[in-house]
Amino acid sequence: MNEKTTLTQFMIEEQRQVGGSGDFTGLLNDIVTACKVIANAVNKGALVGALGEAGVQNAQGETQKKLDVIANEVMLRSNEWAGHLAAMASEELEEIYPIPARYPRGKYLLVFDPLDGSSNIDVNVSVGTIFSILRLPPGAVEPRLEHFLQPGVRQVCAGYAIYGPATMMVLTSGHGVNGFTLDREVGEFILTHPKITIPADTREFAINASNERFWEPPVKRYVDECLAGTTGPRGVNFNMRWIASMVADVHRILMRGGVFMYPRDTKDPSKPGRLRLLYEANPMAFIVEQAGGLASTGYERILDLRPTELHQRVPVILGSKNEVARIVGYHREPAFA
Ligand SMILES: O=P(O)(O)OC[C@H]1O[C@](O)(COP(=O)(O)O)[C@@H](O)[C@@H]1O
Ligand SMILES: [Mg+2]
Ligand SMILES: [Mg+2]
Repeated sequence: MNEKTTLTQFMIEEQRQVGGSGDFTGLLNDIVTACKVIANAVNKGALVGALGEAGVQNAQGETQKKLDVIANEVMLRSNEWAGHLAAMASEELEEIYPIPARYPRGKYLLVFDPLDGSSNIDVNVSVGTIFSILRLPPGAVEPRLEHFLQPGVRQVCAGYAIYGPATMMVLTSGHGVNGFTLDREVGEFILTHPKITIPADTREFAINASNERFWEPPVKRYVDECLAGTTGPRGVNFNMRWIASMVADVHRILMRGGVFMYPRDTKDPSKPGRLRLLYEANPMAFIVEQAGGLASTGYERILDLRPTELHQRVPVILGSKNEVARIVGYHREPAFA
């Protein structure tokens, strides 16, 4: 395909190659439409009264921003009517959302973080939407919570939209990763970043350093070695970035390499990590692996984890292959584990 390929053309071409009913293409199309609507709200910001807090908390006790609520509504309304889905689940909903009886039901499940990086909304820094598509297990009639608790290796597709200086959509359905940029005048996403690959080596890492005193020894060792630069065992200087929007941090890694860590720490022992497995860690791990990188908790491959809860949190270490392998290696060394 050439550089003028639209996302719609790309999806239809992929569907031709794998066959199928067109259900998946239809679903992806609805997700893309939802992301265009969210991009518009994010872009208009204060002009349409979309900034600030909504005055309510979500199921996880986090204060919702108005745009969290708007983006969640847009995702639900855009994806519930067409008959592709059996149910959805969202960061902003405590329970799963079975497709209402007034609409036909389909064979897919959709999980999403409608707006990732909420703390950045009001300060005009990039935010995004992350999603993951699963199949309803064969034989299942009424969608239930346990149907969503599939390991990440079973994802049919994962992607994110990033609402930055340009709005982009980055997707994988298991055959590599492709990036599309929204041409606002045409109203279409155009394939601008075909076959994205993450460089295996990097000199850049991303971590919220304010949590340093809570880190486990392997993570502390890795970061200390990076900070020591030419005076330490690595013998080279490293650079650090932390945007506090996972979409933006992961996007940077897809564009030029790097390591992103929100590791296990001792800050709140009831939480094994900050990020959520089903709609943050799994889709990003699928994308990163498809781009040639690695994604681990430090102890296990993220995509192999068996989810036990809808809003389960996990440690996340992902990005350039050789650096993530090094960090995982540190977790295995008895002196540092
Ligand atoms: O505020 P911190 O500790 O730096 O955490 C930032 C992380 O939290 C998140 O914002 C969590 O996502 P939500 O905004 O969807 O809750 C990630 O995007 C980001 O990597
Ligand atoms: Mg998030
Ligand atoms: Mg969110």
